Amino acid sequence: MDVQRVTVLGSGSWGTAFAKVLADAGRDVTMWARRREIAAEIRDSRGNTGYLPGVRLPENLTATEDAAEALDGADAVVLAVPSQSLRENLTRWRELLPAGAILVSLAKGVELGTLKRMSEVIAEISGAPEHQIVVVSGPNLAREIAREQPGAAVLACSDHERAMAIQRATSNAYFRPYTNTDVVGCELAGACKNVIALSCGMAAGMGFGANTMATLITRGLAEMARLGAKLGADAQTFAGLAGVGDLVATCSSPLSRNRTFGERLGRGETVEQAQQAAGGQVAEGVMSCSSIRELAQTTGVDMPITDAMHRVCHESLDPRAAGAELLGRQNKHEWS
Ligand SMILES: NC(=O)c1ccc[n+]([C@@H]2O[C@H](COP(=O)([O-])OP(=O)(O)OC[C@H]3O[C@@H](n4cnc5c(N)ncnc54)[C@H](O)[C@@H]3O)[C@@H](O)[C@H]2O)c1
Ligand SMILES: O=P(O)(O)OC[C@H](O)CO
Repeated sequence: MDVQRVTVLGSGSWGTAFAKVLADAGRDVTMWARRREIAAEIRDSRGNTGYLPGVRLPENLTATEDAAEALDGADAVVLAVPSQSLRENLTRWRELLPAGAILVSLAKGVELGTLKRMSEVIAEISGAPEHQIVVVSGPNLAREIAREQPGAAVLACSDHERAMAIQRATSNAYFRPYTNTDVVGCELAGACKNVIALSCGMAAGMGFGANTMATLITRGLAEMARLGAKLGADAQTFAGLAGVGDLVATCSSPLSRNRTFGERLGRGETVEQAQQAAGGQVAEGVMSCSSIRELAQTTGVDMPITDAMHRVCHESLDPRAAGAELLGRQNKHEWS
């Protein structure tokens, strides 16, 4: 199975950085951009300054605002739009998807309302079988990868051949992708860690230090892993790149949009102010805290940090009151 021609649908931070990873691995890449001027900048000036300032894009990467043109003849199609917009976007693209193309999901979220993981949304809308869908997860802050800082990722697919095809298409001097067959675990970990990063940012915004961060990261991991166990994920995934790896990167980096969003709330800004400051870029945890909380409630899993983040973001709970509530919960055994 050879993947040479790849289409990336979405030209935001990660879509652009991932397109560069593919191009630097020798693939011919065409990006689709919603805005004509971004497609023109990528094509003509080799940059996407709004999302990745200072990054020069390789010559074997081009862009268009025409989805049909972008998708023509693709061996693999990378879906690089925010989770809550994936259904709507994919519905417009589905007739254009080349038959048999591997569908690669970059989004980290759980859909509001349906509570579906992104690969489930992709399968439903595209009609593609699950073994044709590869999920990308791991500690992948777009700006670091675009600057060619060394990093790794997980490519999860029930079909090992397809995961390996995408592995070959993304391996380069600075990016090391691993395969994994635990699609459920990788997707849940990727979505949940954004919510925990919100909480870490919030703690930082309130002036708390390393002990508080480590506590939120560790107890966040515990609640993510509980949800994963309930939904059939492999426990090992949470100890890997998609779990603790992504959690540590996102919770500790000022480049994370989720952590930054939380930090603003912790400093006393409103959700609307934090949203405005994000300048149109999406902090997925703000919506996913609600869908993950509902998923936890419907499956009977205790996720107190996620619950607190939902109430801060959507029910006007004060971050300090949220912290006090988390500390005031009934004492228990670490692993109960
Ligand atoms: N940025 C990162 O470091 C990073 C790393 C790993 C995973 N991810 C995940 O990848 C997904 C995409 O992230 P990103 O960083 O490229 O996002 P982004 O906000 O930087 O870009 C989103 C892209 O989707 C397009 N788009 C299409 N429909 C949209 C809509 N309705 N609303 C908003 N944008 C729309 C935008 O035009 C833009 O090109 C997210 O789920 C994110 O969690 C991001
Ligand atoms: O900037 P964030 O918070 O969306 O996080 C980016 C990536 O998911 C990190 O792996």
